[in-house]
Amino acid sequence: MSTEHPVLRSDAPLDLRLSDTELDATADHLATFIEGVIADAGAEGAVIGLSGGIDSTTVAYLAVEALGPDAVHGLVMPSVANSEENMSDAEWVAQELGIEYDVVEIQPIAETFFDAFPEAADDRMAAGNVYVRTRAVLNYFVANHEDKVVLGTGNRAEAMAGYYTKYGDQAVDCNPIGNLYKQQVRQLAAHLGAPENLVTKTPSAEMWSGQTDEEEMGLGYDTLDAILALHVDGPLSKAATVRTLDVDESHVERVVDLYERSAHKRAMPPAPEPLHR
Ligand SMILES: Nc1ncnc2c1ncn2[C@@H]1O[C@H](COP(=O)(O)OP(=O)(O)OC[C@H]2O[C@@H]([n+]3cccc(C(=O)O)c3)[C@H](O)[C@@H]2O)[C@@H](O)[C@H]1O
Ligand SMILES: Nc1ncnc2c1ncn2[C@@H]1O[C@H](COP(=O)(O)OP(=O)(O)OP(=O)(O)O)[C@@H](O)[C@H]1O
Ligand SMILES: [Mg+2]
Repeated sequence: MSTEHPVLRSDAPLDLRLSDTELDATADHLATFIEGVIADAGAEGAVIGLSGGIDSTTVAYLAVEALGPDAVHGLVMPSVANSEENMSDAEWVAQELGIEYDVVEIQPIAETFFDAFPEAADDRMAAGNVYVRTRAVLNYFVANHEDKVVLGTGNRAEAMAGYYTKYGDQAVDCNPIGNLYKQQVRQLAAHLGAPENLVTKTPSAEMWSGQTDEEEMGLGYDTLDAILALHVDGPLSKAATVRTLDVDESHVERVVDLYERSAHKRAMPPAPEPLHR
């Protein structure tokens, strides 16, 4: 398969695309990783939440490469915030890959939480996080019952920016694409055979209608990827990053702020040092 996918002729400020050889090796490496996690856990397979977005689509393709379709169970879990297009794309992915899947409407479950605290129900962030955490409970319900592991779909850009719900979509057993920047995830998805409409889709958490990742974070993934790669993960100073990428200094500061403010999400919950041993 070719990387000469039209959307991947990147005009990103930093071209992080992998070569065809690197993509082949990456697909093998990530499939081997998934296989290893399942073997180490002594598990029977994997559960994955399917959103119709490119991150879960990529992990689903990798899981089938690693384990075969019979060992993968997809969960499509619509709330009122999900578009019909995304939910039908999620089902399409499961059907295309030949994996077992269920559609579980989470709105009634979430409404039970909202009824318990009606004053919080109109807070779209608090309520959106309820949708996300409800899906985590369902993923683990099925995984426990079927002796499977829960596959995460977080990528490196989300992880470093803290752009996920603590104990929500990050409540998983492993993150196969956790070290790929977003543009590399899109590229790998195309390489694995995902269709263009999924590869190019606008990323959204769909915690409320119309939400988009890039609008909420205040910058595009291509810029986020580039600043992370050069400055936060890499050795370049703020000034050198601004010069190299020809981006506004405020973008670099924004990324550093997202990274620093989300440190608590990448660490164990802190406890005081023991006073007496
Ligand atoms: N320094 C610190 N030490 C310990 N805890 C700290 C803390 N700072 C905040 N906290 C606590 O962290 C909690 C807030 O974190 P959290 O509950 O995660 O909520 P929060 O980070 O406020 O919101 C989640 C963010 O992730 C985005 N998201 C979520 C899910 C999926 C996707 C997607 O891309 O699909 C994106 C969502 O749009 C939103 O921007 C609060 O309890 C807060 O008090
Ligand atoms: N409606 C849903 N049903 C099932 N799983 C979901 C749903 N919404 C979100 N998820 C799970 O939460 C994960 C995090 O969502 P996120 O939006 O970051 O990824 P994505 O939708 O796969 O890709 P993108 O970031 O491009 O939208 C998804 O990959 C998926 O595993
Ligand atoms: Mg999404």
